[in-house]
Amino acid sequence: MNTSRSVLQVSGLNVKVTTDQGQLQLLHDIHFNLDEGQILGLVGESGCGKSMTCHAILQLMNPHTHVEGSIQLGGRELNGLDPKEMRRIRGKEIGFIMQNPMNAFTPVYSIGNQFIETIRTHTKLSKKEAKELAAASLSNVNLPKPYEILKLYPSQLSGGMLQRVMIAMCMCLKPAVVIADEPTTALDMVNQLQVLRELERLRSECGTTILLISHDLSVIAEMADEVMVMQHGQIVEQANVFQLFDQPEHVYTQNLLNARLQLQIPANKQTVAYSANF
Ligand SMILES: Nc1ncnc2c1ncn2[C@@H]1O[C@H](COP(=O)(O)OP(=O)(O)OP(=O)(O)O)[C@@H](O)[C@H]1O
Repeated sequence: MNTSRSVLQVSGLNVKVTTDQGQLQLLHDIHFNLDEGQILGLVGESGCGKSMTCHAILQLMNPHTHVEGSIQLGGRELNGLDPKEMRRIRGKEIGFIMQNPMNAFTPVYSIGNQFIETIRTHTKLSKKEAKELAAASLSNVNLPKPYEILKLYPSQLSGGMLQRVMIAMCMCLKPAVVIADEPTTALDMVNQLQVLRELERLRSECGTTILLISHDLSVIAEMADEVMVMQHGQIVEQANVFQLFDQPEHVYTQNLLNARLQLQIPANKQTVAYSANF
């Protein structure tokens, strides 16, 4: 018996943008379902519409963009929801880890100020409790001296550190759904592993559902239960991770998998599979 509970349902999602040259359709009839505790991977070449899909779910579109279709979170329709309501949902019910951490912070406020405000917007914690939660969350993503970090401004942290602060902010509110758009791209190997472990922990301990976008097929193979492949704004294949990697059906998926380079290491003649960015 299948007991999994559906958390997010996207159906008939079309995104159109009005440009000087007329109307452009960027997403075509996207359908998918995210169950509680599931990690769904989204892959596809640069510009195919992965980030656009995330922005449509989060209702973070510019005014020239038109979103059609249904995006239901726990049975509640998000498409066209009042912006004030949507602000309540973003962060608390749907966490977002974006590609460029610089865009997630206001340069004129300290990390602590922004972290504590975010926590207090969505919880009833006191300032002191929120600060303690913020510091504990920073330690969880391997950032040393968390109380010192809270005093710093975004420009005083490296891109990788800011990325981890953003992940800590997202995780501490334990949202039902996390949308992670290239969450490890800016990080070195050690921190990549740490972040992936944190995402896995969030899923196993809190039952969080994760939509994971990554260029790195090895990250998708490691983390995802199911994978969607996108090309030119359309989902061309969706399958269980084992099936997709072992028996890709669509020619585009086959090409993506074949694009992984086989690197010969001359010293010991060992072949290492290497996931190329596509
Ligand atoms: N406001 C806009 N007006 C017109 N076209 C846009 C707009 N925003 C995005 N696009 C186009 O939509 C397409 C999808 O972009 P999107 O950022 O979703 O791609 P992506 O798959 O996330 O790529 P990447 O992996 O490089 O982040 C691209 O061709 C992009 O140029």
